[in-house]
Amino acid sequence: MSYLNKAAMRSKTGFWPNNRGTILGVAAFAVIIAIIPFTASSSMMNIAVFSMIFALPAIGLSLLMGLAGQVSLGQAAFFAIGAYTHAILLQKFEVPGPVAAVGGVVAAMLAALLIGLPMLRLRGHYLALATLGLGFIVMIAVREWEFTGRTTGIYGYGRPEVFGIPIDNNGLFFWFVAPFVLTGLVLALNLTRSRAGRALSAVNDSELAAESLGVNTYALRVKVFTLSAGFAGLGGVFYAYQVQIVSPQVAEFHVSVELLLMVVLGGLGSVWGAVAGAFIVELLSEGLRDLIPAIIPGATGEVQLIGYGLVLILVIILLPGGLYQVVKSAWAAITRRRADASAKPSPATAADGGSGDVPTRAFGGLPGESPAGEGLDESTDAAASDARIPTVSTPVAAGEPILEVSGLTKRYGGVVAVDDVTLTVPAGQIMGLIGPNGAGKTTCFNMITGAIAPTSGTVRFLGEEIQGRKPHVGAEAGLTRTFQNLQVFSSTDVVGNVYMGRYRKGRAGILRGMFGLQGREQYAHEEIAHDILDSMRLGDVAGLAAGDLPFGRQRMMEVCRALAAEPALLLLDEPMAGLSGSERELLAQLLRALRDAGLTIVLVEHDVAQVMALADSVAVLDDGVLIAHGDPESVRNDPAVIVAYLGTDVEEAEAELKELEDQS
Ligand SMILES: Nc1ncnc2c1ncn2[C@@H]1O[C@H](COP(=O)(O)OP(=O)(O)OP(=O)(O)O)[C@@H](O)[C@H]1O
Repeated sequence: MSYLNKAAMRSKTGFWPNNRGTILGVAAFAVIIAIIPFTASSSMMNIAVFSMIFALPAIGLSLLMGLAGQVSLGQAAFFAIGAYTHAILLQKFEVPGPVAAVGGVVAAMLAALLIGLPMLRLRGHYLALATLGLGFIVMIAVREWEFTGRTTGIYGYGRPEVFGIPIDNNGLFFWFVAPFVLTGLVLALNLTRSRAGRALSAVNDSELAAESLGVNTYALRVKVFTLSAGFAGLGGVFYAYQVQIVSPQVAEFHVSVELLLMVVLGGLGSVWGAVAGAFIVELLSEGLRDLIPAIIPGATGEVQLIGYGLVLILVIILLPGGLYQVVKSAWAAITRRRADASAKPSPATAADGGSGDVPTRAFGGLPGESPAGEGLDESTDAAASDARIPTVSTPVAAGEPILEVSGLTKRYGGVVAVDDVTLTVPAGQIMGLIGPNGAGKTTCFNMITGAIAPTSGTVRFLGEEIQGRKPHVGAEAGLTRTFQNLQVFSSTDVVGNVYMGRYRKGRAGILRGMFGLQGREQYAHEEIAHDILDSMRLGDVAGLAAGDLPFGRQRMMEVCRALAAEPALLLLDEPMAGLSGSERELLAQLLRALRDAGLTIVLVEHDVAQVMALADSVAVLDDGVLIAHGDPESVRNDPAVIVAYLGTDVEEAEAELKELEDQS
């Protein structure tokens, strides 16, 4: 089933996570927190306090790495900025504790924002290296700067007080930190399920597809990077209070490694895992502190890093999904066993041949087929007429230009993939874009949608020039596409994919997501996603992992995802490839119905017969050059097309055309 708990979505909006299991988990964690100070020894209490402190930056890092897929090796830098700012505000400026704490968090977030703006344009390993460099810069800066106390650091500020009670022992300090960790946990959990969180996961799966649905990936990454630094800064604030001296040690590389280990050990992408990882790594750290000098006499400090390194390597090799994966697999095994037990046929159903009620959705039930089965049953009536047609937007009157491409050219070194193409697409029509392999069709799509920048030429969508701009710009305005090479969001289910198509119609941002104030909006979008899947007979597979669908159905799902965006212009790149006969027919009917509803469609397709039957006009590319453009009949009989597209022998080509015509 979908990871959105639909029933909960209906009834719940607000701060608390909208999933019963999560609420129970948070409640259990709160009970454990309440009990620990009564039961733990003093050394365990010390470990517990540091675990809570480090759980905060670990949660932040888990959002950044697991959700946004950004590797950071410099989380300690923001932890240190939070700790130093807090200590300096308390000691040098004598501001009240809460103000100093807010100052620490804000300073960490501001630093992340300033650094993230240029740095988050980097990808993959480059970002990891840049954050590593940032960690070293902060460490050296605080060590060399008089203001930060050089190697001695900042000390001599007081302990926190709550209602006049000094928080001066580990038990009290543990309870002092706990509400912040619990709140941070709930906010982070809410975020992972929110519109923004799901967009981040989608970016992780396919940045191109997410951008093409209107996700501004760069802005979202900057926001999560800043948020992640806020968590680190808050951890730094508590660290400064607990340790009572902030020295350059706090910014050292091993702190970033520890945080990384917490997140990887707990399981990338799991906020719970990050919290569990914090406790385990703190225990491990204590263990290594005793173990390493026993193995290597006289070894201290840096040598401990070897232990962390070894554990990190072992986890990555043996347990790449971390603890989260272990728990998830164990839980799946338990629920499967339970389901198997309850699915055993009762004597009554066994006696009548086991023909119990098989629930089917209005459109989807495919008799005798597994939900993910290959294609539609050929015998099933392909008529889509009783399906609800997805809503389309019609910003310009039918026949008016919606897309104007002028002098569009793309060169790759000596290869001219697209050569000076000028085209106008009128609203409310289907235009076929055909041509032999390598003619430049996909390159054209990529330039129109912003996936690649043209070498020269302009692309006007709804009168606005969009060439060279990121895909989300066109997508926000109503230009959506599908891909020749499928771009599936494999971390979610089928309805989760189509839900992402609704991104441009949603409004909730990161803050609303964190505070759980978007449940209704999210639920409404998911309902629409279900309707669209039903209309394409994918209702039965809505809850399956998208990556488990057969190829043809993944392609249909991509079309559903694009339609969910309620586009004004839909660019379909070989949507029929890999579809069964009845799926093709269903898709063709849907496209006609959408066109009749006012949607403009540009269709790249190798199935020429389908294009000729569907399109109002056809453009033909050959070797990057637009060689013909007109109504299907004139294009079909254009000698240049016959020669270029179907072969050099005109008579043979005409015979093939005739055959295609008969087929259509
Ligand atoms: N990144 C690239 N670098 C170099 N050449 C490229 C690149 N992308 C495309 N090309 C070349 O540009 C030309 C057009 O490719 P494109 O994929 O747009 O054609 P197409 O009409 O979509 O082909 P097909 O129908 O086979 O998908 C081809 O010669 C291709 O090799």
